[in-house]
Amino acid sequence: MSNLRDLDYQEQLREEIVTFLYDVGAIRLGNFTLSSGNHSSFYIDLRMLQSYPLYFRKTISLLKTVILLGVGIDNFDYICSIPTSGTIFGSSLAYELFKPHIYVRKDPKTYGTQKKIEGNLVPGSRVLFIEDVVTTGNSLLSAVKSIADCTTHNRVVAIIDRKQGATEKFQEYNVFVDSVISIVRAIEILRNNNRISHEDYNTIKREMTKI
Ligand SMILES: O=P(O)(O)OC[C@H]1O[C@H](OP(=O)(O)OP(=O)(O)O)[C@H](O)[C@@H]1O
Ligand SMILES: O=C(O)c1cc(=O)[nH]c(=O)[nH]1
Repeated sequence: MSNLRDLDYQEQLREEIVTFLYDVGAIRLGNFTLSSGNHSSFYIDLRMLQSYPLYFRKTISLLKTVILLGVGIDNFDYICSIPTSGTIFGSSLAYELFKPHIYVRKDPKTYGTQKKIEGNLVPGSRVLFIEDVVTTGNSLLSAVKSIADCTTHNRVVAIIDRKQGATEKFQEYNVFVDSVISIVRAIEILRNNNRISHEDYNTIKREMTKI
């Protein structure tokens, strides 16, 4: 927490996390089908971070910084994770920040409680959504809509926004999307550290407006 306003330290963390993700195969180049059905030449698998405590903690630390400085601890009542990957990060953040946690299932449970919203959400609450990767923003939007009737002044913090249209989509719903690592910066880091070629760098950059 002593490094909260130290931008150089945060940039160093970003660089460490991004190169680490590439080195363990959590950022990959290839042919991938995305959750939206779209195709992509790269994939960011942040679920891998749960298996690496040091880098998981570095990521949580960056998320905390963005939340404390960009959102403000008193400006939200709940943390809501987007399953399943978002819950890895959202539940840890809620614990660290001493905030109540909920998550919104993609589909309601078909047995037991048959719930879609897990946890106890008090109507009228201000919710901070935590997502790992935002691409089209559809997964997030579905969760935002599911609890729209009982929430107000919602915010989103993602780890990586792939910059493929989600920010614009959320403006319409008056929801502001922040991210901890910009995809533009991530590919710059990978290029500067000789992880990807200039050609791959350009291919990824072109995708940001293509999908
Ligand atoms: O912005 P979008 O176009 O919706 O794509 C991003 C979503 O896709 C991934 O989830 P996925 O559907 O793979 O599910 P998972 O978290 O259960 O792995 C990711 O964790 C986001 O939730
Ligand atoms: O759009 C997706 O489904 C997606 C893209 C990505 O890079 N990483 C991920 O977990 N999901």
